[in-house]
Amino acid sequence: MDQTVTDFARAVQDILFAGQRMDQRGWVPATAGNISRKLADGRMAITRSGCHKGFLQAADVITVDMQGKPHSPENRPSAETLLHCQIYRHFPHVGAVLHGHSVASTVLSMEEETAVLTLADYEVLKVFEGQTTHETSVQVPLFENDQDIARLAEVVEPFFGTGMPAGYIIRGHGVYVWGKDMPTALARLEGLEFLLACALERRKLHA
Ligand SMILES: CSC[C@@H](O)[C@@H](O)C(=O)COP(=O)(O)O
Ligand SMILES: [Zn+2]
Repeated sequence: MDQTVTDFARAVQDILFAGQRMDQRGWVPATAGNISRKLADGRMAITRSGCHKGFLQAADVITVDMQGKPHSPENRPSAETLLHCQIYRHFPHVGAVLHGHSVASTVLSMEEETAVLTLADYEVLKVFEGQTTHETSVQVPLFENDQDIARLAEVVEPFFGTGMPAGYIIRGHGVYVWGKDMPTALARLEGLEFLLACALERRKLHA
């Protein structure tokens, strides 16, 4: 079978699986979230806008170029496609990008007054790139929400130079994480969501 067709078929499977997993964990309520996977030919497969990520069908996954332009003009990709393009542009080794709207990321990012969430001393920090011990801290940048995604991307842009090992959070909205492939991106999301849930519990205990 044609390589491009096989690669796209695998990407569709990856995206459907990720959507179901994120839905099971309560990270993509209603039609929230978006999911993409880089294709071997340099384009990306991404979720169509407005689909429930737990009930994705193969037809809900479409292809766009790295500027976010759909292969077929009648296909409307995720409203947040430009944020995926930006991550692939900055990190050539990245093969999958995930965006979810968990309770913990939404609440903590609205409550935190500084521009970062600091996660420190947790064993699970080791799920992030370059982390080998719990005796460390990881800073997750927080950005103001904006319905103008091109403008939001401009605000996020300078932070890519800082590495951002765990991804970033848009306030009152949700997280963006990525990985070299879909299993790695899912493991990072699971790790980050676990840490955010711990941080939220600790804030409640100490309130
Ligand atoms: C349920 S509203 C969520 C949307 O506004 C958006 O933030 C989102 O994550 C999904 O948008 P989509 O265009 O389906 O990729
Ligand atoms: Zn969103």
